[in-house]
Amino acid sequence: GTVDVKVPLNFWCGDRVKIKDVSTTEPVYEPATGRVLCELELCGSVEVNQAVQAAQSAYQAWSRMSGMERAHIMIEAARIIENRREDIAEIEVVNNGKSITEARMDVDSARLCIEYYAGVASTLAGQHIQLPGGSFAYTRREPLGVCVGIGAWNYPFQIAAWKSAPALACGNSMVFKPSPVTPVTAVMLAEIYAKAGAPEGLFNIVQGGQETGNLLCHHPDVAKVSFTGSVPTGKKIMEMCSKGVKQVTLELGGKSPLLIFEDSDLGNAVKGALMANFLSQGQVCSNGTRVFVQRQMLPEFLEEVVRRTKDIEIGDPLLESTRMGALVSRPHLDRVLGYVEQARKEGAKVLCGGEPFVPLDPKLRGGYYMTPCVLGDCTDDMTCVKEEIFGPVMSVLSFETEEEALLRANNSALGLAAGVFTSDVKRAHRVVEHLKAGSCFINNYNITPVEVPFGGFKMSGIGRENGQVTVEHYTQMKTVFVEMGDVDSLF
Ligand SMILES: NC(=O)c1ccc[n+]([C@@H]2O[C@H](COP(=O)([O-])OP(=O)(O)OC[C@H]3O[C@@H](n4cnc5c(N)ncnc54)[C@H](O)[C@@H]3O)[C@@H](O)[C@H]2O)c1
Ligand SMILES: C[N+](C)(C)CCCC=O
Repeated sequence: GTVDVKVPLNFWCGDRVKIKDVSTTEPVYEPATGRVLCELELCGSVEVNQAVQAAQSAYQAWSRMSGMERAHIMIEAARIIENRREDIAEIEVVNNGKSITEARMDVDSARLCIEYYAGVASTLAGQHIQLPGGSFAYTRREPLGVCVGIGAWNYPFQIAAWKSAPALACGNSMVFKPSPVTPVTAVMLAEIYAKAGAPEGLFNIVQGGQETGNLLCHHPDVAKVSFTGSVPTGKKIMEMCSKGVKQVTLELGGKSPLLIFEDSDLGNAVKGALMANFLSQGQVCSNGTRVFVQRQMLPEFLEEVVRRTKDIEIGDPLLESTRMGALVSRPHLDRVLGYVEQARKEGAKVLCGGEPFVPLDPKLRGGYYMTPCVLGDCTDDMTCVKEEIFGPVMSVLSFETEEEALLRANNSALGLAAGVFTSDVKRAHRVVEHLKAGSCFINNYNITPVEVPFGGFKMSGIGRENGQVTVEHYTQMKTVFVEMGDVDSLF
């Protein structure tokens, strides 16, 4: 309730930029209190051009550096992030509303991602292929050029790092557009890269919403767009990029299933279901919001999951004891509460939560809080089971057999993640083999080590973030043929 953001939030050519003739601004809120944090200056075509131009000129120098040279700067950036961990985490809380405990984990994930790709930078290599007569060919893994990153509001700093780290390691430069709802921390990352010794313009921030995003996607000097956000926006991004035949990475929404078999360890299954639903106030793409529990285990599972959900400490996200902070905005809170109401009307039983929550602290009265909700008696046709709610709402369903659970789990156009709890190791692998999802968890949920690829099947996305495979999404392969003899001409 005390932070005002007065510094400019746009960043290119190595510095924060105050826009000269600001035509449009948008208020940015502090979810914990409902206060206005700042007025965001939105970028138009002039500013987008300036940022892309800055990225283009940085690309010339950066792409010619060796992987080891790039790694050196990225390691320094990671070191600065570690030193500023608390500072970044606190601002993330103020702008996003999540608990300080989770914000620290996000900053750590961002740092680890940069460290990981610093290590990968020097491993980029091609192949040598022997051809007849002593001739040969070799391949080079080359960067794409200026890449654009477009982020969602649920993991503002982490998304900026998950996109920039592989892009930069591979020799690209980047223009990143955060969500206008959470514009504050990505620019801290830009400052950190600059302070670590990155060439001016290597990582730039343009602020804005849909219009700014459109300008970036259509820009002729942009080679690739990596997007994190909703399915409808992802489709538009893909369409825009098709005009310039640009590469895309799409990290989109989910409605992921979590299958809990009767032979599971109850304590772990309940903890898994809580981790699958209530991190970041339930605003997590990979959340396992359709919790299928085998019938015999349902009563004890429900009793324990409801008991633990009621115990979740809600309130000031900057307090160490808080486990659930505020949702990101008033309209989003209303939307999530609307889903609970609709679930009730469609026959689901609200076993706990699903109500607006007003903290005792008068400073927090205008914040966007709700009690985490468990819905029982859910069926596959209910809206709460079919649509991504993106809030702290767990829908519990029951099942009898493995085959039935798999059929119902896969009955979705989305396929970001899935989980299974069982003590039968054969069943675990059999089930995972049949689950149509990009990221599957056995006996755990929502862990994302940066060395492991993350991304979706079906309408949940294209491409992967993290892990070695992401190098393929930020480079292109050049093949070089070398003739050692004479040209054997047909003419
Ligand atoms: N798969 C993942 O890794 C992942 C991670 C986080 C969030 N998400 C998904 O993101 C969604 C929530 O985030 P959101 O509400 O910020 O999503 P959103 O799609 O509304 O916005 C995402 C970003 O796209 C920008 N944007 C909107 N319209 C655009 C356009 N026409 N052209 C270019 N850019 C445009 C927004 O300004 C924002 O920066 C959920 O569906 C969630 O599942 C996915
Ligand atoms: C770190 N989490 C919680 C797995 C989130 C991954 C990114 C999705 O929103």
